Amino acid sequence: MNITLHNLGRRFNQEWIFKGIDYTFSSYQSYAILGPNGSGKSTLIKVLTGQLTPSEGSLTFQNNTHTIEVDELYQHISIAAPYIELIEEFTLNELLDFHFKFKQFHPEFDIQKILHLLEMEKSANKSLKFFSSGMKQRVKLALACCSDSKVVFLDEPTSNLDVSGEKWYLDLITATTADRLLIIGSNQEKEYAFCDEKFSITTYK
Ligand SMILES: Nc1ncnc2c1ncn2[C@@H]1O[C@H](COP(=O)(O)OP(=O)(O)OP(=O)(O)O)[C@@H](O)[C@H]1O
Repeated sequence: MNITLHNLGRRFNQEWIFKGIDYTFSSYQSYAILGPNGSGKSTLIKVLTGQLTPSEGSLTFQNNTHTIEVDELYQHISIAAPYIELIEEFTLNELLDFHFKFKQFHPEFDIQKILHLLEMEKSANKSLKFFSSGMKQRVKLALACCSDSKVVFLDEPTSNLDVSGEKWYLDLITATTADRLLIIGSNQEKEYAFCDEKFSITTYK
């Protein structure tokens, strides 16, 4: 899928967070959205994923020759971000069952393979509310990357991960995102060093 931004801007009240963005995020490429704390990375990702509307300009989502409307977008994307909460009353098994009622599996995965990938077979019947923050972050990343979506958005992907979790994240990216559009919001190079393109939000202040 290609996502094309036409003179895109977003403000909160009187404050422009970014404006005048003309840019295309192209199929099969990986992009890092870069900028310091508070610069607007998450805001841009929320606009790109239809969680926020633009204040000016527009976006088009093009899958081959087919234009996707913003209300259909959720069928084509997956997201892991600090502001996307897990349903903590569910056990891990229940959460995976629930999630994959709405999403298809990435061709390489099923529930057992995801539990194995997460190294959480023994926690499958434990409620998410009892998971550590690093375990929850792994679950968020696995749900996003192991769904069969054209576009994967990851905002601050290694937050709460330790050094072995960071390596696990990089292995997950290699295993699941080669043939998709990948967009990462980050200000830590270890999270995005492998990306094809770097997009600096401060250019559009
Ligand atoms: N709902 C909102 N209402 C008002 N202002 C907001 C809202 N959401 C974000 N902002 C403001 O927009 C600016 C950009 O915030 P955003 O979270 O997009 O930055 P970020 O680059 O993702 O930051 P970080 O690296 O700290 O996660 C900040 O000044 C923030 O206070």
